[in-house]
Amino acid sequence: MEVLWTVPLLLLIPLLMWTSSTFVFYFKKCFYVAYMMCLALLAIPLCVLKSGGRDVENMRIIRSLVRHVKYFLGLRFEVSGWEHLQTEGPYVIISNHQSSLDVLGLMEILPDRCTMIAKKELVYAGTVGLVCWLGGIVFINRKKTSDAKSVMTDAAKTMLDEQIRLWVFPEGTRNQRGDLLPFKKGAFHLAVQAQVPVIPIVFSSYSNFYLRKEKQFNSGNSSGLCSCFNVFLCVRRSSHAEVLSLLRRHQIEDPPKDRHEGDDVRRHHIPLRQILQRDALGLLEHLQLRNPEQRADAALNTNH
Ligand SMILES: CCCCCCCCCCCCCCC(=O)SCCNC(=O)CCNC(=O)[C@H](O)C(C)(C)COP(=O)(O)OP(=O)(O)OC[C@H]1O[C@@H](n2cnc3c(N)ncnc32)[C@H](O)[C@@H]1OP(=O)(O)O
Ligand SMILES: CCCCCCCC/C=C\CCCCCCCC(=O)OC[C@@H](O)COP(=O)(O)O
Repeated sequence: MEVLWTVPLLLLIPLLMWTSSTFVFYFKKCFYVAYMMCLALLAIPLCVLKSGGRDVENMRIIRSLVRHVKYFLGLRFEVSGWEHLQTEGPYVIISNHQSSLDVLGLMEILPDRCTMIAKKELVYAGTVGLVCWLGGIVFINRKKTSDAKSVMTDAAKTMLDEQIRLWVFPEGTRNQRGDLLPFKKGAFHLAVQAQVPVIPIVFSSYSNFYLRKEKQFNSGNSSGLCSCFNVFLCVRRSSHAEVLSLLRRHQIEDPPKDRHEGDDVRRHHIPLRQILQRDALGLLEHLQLRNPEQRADAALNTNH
């Protein structure tokens, strides 16, 4: 009797997939979350066996478990500027943040000994939360700036002591409007405090296959010529020196003690937010990348 009910239900799923794009959106999102939760369940014992607990080295396991997930969602990643990630020692990576799908691109190119800064709520996300903790993710309380600042100051020390790289989403939240939100300053403080380079990475826009508000998550195009969507990841040349000198000029560090009020530090004062936005414009132009034809241009712009 129960079998009789199951058959129409099973037929209903392909029917809805075929007729309703909203159903496809929720189906794919639910699949993504559920599948990541299952992978995390697998990752937990592997991480504990490998490192005995919380350790950035666990990111290698997480990375290798997550890399195939893109095939289920019809996504492929094309990367330009890999070589910039070969920089020795610790650095801070900054990138735009459109969706939780960013995790797939992130895992595609995640360098060794690299972990992330994330909102503290993520640690409560079941098995995924536990895996994030095991992978050494640094959790911050966005509602309490003073706490977040001190966690990030500790992270700057850890970066140097343990040769760790940190990936920060400086917009501080997801944004799919096709532009960048004003950057939070923590990533830049981190780089100044640890005196390490900043490496910007740009994810091209997801808007041709994924629109959160409109509940669209497409599967390839109908011609059958292309069954997947490409996301371009542009790793840009490190703007370390530039960022550090800008931040120094704008008093992100305490000015040296022998400086008096009114000398050059004050004369050069421009609001930091304005500077960060100006720096962000370089990233912004890469957000416009939507199709393969623009790829060659992008690679050229990135590598010069
Ligand atoms: C097998 C399956 C496994 C699956 C595993 C999946 C793993 C993948 C995980 C991926 C994780 C992705 C998570 C993404 C996120 O969670 S995004 C949200 C969290 N991220 C952020 O918020 C970005 C970092 N935030 C910051 O850097 C902020 O600056 C913050 C520190 C939080 C403070 O924010 P806020 O107060 O809102 O704004 P400001 O930036 O303007 O800062 C206020 C003033 O504080 C000064 N400041 C900031 N940081 C520092 C610092 N470190 N040291 C000293 N001072 C600091 C800043 O300059 C401002 O002061 P002034 O205005 O300059 O006087
Ligand atoms: C309180 C729960 C936190 C959400 C966790 C959902 C559970 C997800 C489970 C599997 C999905 C794969 C791993 C995804 C990790 C993505 C983290 C993420 O993208 O968090 C959003 C955060 O950057 C910004 O949050 P808001 O845009 O401010 O909101």
